Amino acid sequence: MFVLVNLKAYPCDPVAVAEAAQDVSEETGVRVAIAPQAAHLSAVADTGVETWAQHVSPVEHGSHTGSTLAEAAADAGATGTLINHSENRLKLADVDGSIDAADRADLETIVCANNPDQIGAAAALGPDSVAVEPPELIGTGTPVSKADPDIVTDAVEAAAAVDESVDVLCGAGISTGDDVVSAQDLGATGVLLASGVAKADDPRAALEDLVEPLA
Ligand SMILES: O=C[C@H](O)COP(=O)(O)O
Repeated sequence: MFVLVNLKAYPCDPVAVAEAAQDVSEETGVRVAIAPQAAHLSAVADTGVETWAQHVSPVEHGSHTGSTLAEAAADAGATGTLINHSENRLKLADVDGSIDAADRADLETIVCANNPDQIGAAAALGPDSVAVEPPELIGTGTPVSKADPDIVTDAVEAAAAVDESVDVLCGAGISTGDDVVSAQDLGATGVLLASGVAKADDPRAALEDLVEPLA
């Protein structure tokens, strides 16, 4: 299982969380990555943890003020990027363009989607992975893998019907090792989470609990 922790714009210490994630990953052998703010990519990557961008723009080098250039994210140490997160929705053409931009910069891609129908559409655009996240469960602490298990199994089916090579993660409300195991049992190959770690009093302990059943 792949555990991807999105720090969103939460007021946590990105380097401290990254160091904890790197330690936990090394100690357990579980793949753990951190997606910080773009301005924190270098500092997070310097810890040695696998580092992801939260977004890349569908642009090349040029006159694109305010964009997040995929090549710049890669230069800063990112090896992958989220695209079309529920909190940063893109037009279909821009999802496609962001995947192209990430591919040019050699970034692994996860395209987020709300439901299985959108997962099928996202898989058709050729990302490495997709992540299904019901928006109403994001940040609630109620795990999608328990609250709405059908959405995960249907998403796995929808992606496989389009392209069996596209992995499926699930997210929203995931915060414990039990939640991760439930996601795995439903066919997900990873989890995308945020508040369970970024808002935890002790992010290291939260990460240890998340991966403990996988170690
Ligand atoms: O990117 C992460 C997801 O939006 C899930 O957020 P959450 O773990 O706070 O529910």
